[in-house]
Amino acid sequence: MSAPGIDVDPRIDDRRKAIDAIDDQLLELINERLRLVMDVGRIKAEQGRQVLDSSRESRIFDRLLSRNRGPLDEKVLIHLFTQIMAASRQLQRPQRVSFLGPEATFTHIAAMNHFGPSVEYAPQPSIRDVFRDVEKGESHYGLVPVENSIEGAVNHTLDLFFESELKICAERYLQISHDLLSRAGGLKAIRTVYSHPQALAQCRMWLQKYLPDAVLKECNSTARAAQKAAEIEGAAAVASREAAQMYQLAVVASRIEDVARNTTRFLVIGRDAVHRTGRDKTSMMFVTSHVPGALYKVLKPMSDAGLNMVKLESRPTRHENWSYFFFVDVEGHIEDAAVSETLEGMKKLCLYLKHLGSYPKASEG
Ligand SMILES: C=C(O[C@@H]1C=C(C(=O)O)C=C[C@H]1O)C(=O)O
Repeated sequence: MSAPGIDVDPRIDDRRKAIDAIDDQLLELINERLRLVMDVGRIKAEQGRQVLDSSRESRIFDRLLSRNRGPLDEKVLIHLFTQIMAASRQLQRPQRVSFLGPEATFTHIAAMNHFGPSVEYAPQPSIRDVFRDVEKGESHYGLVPVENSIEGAVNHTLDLFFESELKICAERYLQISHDLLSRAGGLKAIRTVYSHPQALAQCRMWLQKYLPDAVLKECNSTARAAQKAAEIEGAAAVASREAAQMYQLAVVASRIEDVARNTTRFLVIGRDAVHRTGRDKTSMMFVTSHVPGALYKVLKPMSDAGLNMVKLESRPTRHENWSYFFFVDVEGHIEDAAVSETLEGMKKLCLYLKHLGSYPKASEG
């Protein structure tokens, strides 16, 4: 690129300065427009009105087209203002967060802790649906469980990262405590206990001791189990205290997990990358070649660069027997030269490597 005024015609130079000044004004005007749009959005929210007002938008187009004296082409005018109005509507819409539902799952509680009360929450029937909703732009973010301190990785979540282009935007820890919930409120009447397989596993000893004859039945989520307990005579659920409130169940016993300090780590997934904060984590997945020492060779650049690896997990690729995806978390951000250079170096040493995201490190709190 040439420096201004060196080999460019001065007449071009003059006009480029004027163009820059106009771009500055356009930028300021667009932001001023967006500030007004946000005011309109707040008023609409107060009145419970929807964001899109197609008749207002078509009146805007009619007015602008009738005022346009060119040389701006009409099609281009429509395209430009379509984009501006789409951005405006997006700003007015409260952020939508999809999570593994139904309501009152631990994922829902983690989502509410992370995003607070002013976003719209959208429960999804499966982790795959959470990914799909964010990929399609239906939601800004998704929240999925990724590992539990007792049960280990949530394999389904790890597997979905292979197919998805979404990035990890944040992590969130939640201390998990299970209660036994039922309509009846006593142990005697309970014949069936419903819950998510991980929750049943986490309370195995307690259930064996206090409900040795009960049939354990697996559900997709602890909240679904609470729904079942509310519907079925003689049924109980292992679920959160929040689920008891939501499904009007009595807490028969609380904190029934076999091991205290049961914590689940959740990931916030989204379409946009997150900038460096200085206290970050970077996640990646890779596949090594099927030769002795391959994993060691791929990991070596990390120790050479002094990067602190905080997690290593493997999953079968399912394309070929005994070949694995490795999931690695290191401290640092992809915007740190040490991290980006190390990833570039590792890419050359394995068959496939994907950066899954760099995001602020959360405390287990
Ligand atoms: C800002 C508004 O909300 C939306 C955005 C519009 C815009 O960007 O001009 C117009 C109509 C609505 O679809 C509004 O209703 O005025």
